[in-house]
Amino acid sequence: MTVKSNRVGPIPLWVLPLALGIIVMFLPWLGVGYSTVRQVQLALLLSLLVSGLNLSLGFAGELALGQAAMYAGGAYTAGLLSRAGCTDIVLQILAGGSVALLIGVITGIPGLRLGRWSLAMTSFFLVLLVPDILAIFSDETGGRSGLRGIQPATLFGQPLSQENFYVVMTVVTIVWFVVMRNIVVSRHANALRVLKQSPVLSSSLGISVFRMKLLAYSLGAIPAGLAGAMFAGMDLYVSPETFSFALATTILAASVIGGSASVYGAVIGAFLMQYVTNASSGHQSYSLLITGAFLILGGVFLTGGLTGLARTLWRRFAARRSAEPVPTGPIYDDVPSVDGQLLSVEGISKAFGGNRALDGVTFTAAPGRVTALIGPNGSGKTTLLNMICGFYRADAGRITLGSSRLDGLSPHNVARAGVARTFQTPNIPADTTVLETVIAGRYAGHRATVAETILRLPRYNRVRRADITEALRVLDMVGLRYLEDAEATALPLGQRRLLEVARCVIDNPGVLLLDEVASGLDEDEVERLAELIRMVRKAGGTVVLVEHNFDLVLSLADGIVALAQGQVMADGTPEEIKTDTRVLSEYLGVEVDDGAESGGVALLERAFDEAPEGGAPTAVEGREGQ
Ligand SMILES: Nc1ncnc2c1ncn2[C@@H]1O[C@H](COP(=O)(O)OP(=O)(O)OP(=O)(O)O)[C@@H](O)[C@H]1O
Repeated sequence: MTVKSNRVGPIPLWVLPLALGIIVMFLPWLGVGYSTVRQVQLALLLSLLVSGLNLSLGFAGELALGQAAMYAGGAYTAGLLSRAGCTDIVLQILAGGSVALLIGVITGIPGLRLGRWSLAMTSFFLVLLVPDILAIFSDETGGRSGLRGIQPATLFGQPLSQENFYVVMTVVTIVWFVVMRNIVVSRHANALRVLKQSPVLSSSLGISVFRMKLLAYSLGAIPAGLAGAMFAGMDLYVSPETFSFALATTILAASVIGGSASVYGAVIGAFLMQYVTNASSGHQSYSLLITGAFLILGGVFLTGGLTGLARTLWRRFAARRSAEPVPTGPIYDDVPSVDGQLLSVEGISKAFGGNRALDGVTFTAAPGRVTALIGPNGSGKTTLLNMICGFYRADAGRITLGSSRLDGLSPHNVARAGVARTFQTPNIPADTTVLETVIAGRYAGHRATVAETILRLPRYNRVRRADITEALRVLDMVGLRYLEDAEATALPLGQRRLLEVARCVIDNPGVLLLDEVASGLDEDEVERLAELIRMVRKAGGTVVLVEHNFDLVLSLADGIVALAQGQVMADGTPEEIKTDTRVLSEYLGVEVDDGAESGGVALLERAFDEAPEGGAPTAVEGREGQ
């Protein structure tokens, strides 16, 4: 077992920032001057803005620059409420956060629906439009000259002194960061990391790409709204110039320098950028240039920002203190039953332009059996897997799993219907432990809402406990439990392939699709994998094995479907396929005399002897018996 890296001795790491936050809260009483307190206030507001960006950029991998617009939304909401007589700071903050959330949802839906860079573009234009929108409603907002007449804030009917207003600001900031920390160390953040790694992986695990991105972007709007409301109460004047493109770039620079995939990176980056902005305040014309320089420096020299650097150093230190992990070996006996379903593919066709990749393919894969799909390169195996997984729409035919029809479903709904898959190149999120990687396989099937997560309500705790228990069980099964805290992407290929299988089987899939799962493995690893597949079969799983390693196919498969040019050229038992003349001639490129069974097998064996290890067989020259 490696050393857990989220503790300093007996103290959890989160205690340190919390203690620092409490010290910052009492700065005015510690003899710190007004101008410093003002800078701290601005840095706190900036850290809230940056934390929102971190949620979408750092965790969901979606660049969204709209924080400045949501900040404006919060500020004007609080300002207008104040002018209308509602001076209570708590109500203003709640209203500011809600309006910002609304802006996030309204701009996020079209931005995310449109595709790849559209949210970045939508949010960028949103920031540019802020002054114009405010100008349109100038009667209420004061237009370009700003909103005046904001009354000093009150709390439960009592006027707030400057010091007490400062305390409210620090408390709100601390509370938000506790909320954010609870999101970031939860299964939701784990799912966001999956999304950041690859939308295809996300869909294959049943995680809706659109919903997760919208969740991250909308949640990220809330702190901007809180900050806006507090900004209005602090300055009692709101000008459109505050919410400029320069602010958007400052937020981005702070996120990059602090570390966008980090909670506390937002605070570090914000304090640093606030210091830089303040120090360069005498050179307004250079401010964008200075921010740009920080952005480039952070992007080039600090991948993962300052917190990323600190995390790397800490891990090295922790690894040095920890003993080498001890392999426990697989515990193959401990396999609960798997509810495999019948996968039925009927007459599936798919053309890409004029290229018919699949042409009326029909086969079934039954529970408790391994069904292998073989065929030469370009015969349509991967296309068929992608059709089953919902990444391509069929031109004709139907696909069912048990009683559910799969064709026509979106990829994440196909996964939820029970289809689990591995990838030709293992697809594992960065910055994720072995345990978290496996747990991601349970995210879609076992829900706890964001509110339950933030408040750590009983259902969240129940789901979380089950996540860990089940993940340890399947890690035991594949023999990787001793690596549960190791970084998953750092594992060698063989272990990453086992890990993918563990992630697939954790939530009892109806069918398990293994895409060239043995490629690149040595003999021992292939044997271990084969043992694992046999175990899933024995437990009742439905396994579809797309594989070029014919030895493995012959030793594992109960049935083999051979494809050629998008059509099924043979479908039978390994014994039948071994002697099928079409398979021999079209898959192996061998000319075969009719009925020459034993010679066909001899040629087949020769072809596989000559094949590169684990690779597809090459054509064997000459006729049988030569
Ligand atoms: N997205 C696509 N656009 C156009 N053509 C495609 C696409 N995907 C696959 N094809 C074509 O469909 C045919 C089948 O390809 P596919 O990748 O499914 O074969 P395969 O049997 O998996 O090959 P390999 O063993 O090399 O992975 C090929 O002619 C390929 O060029």
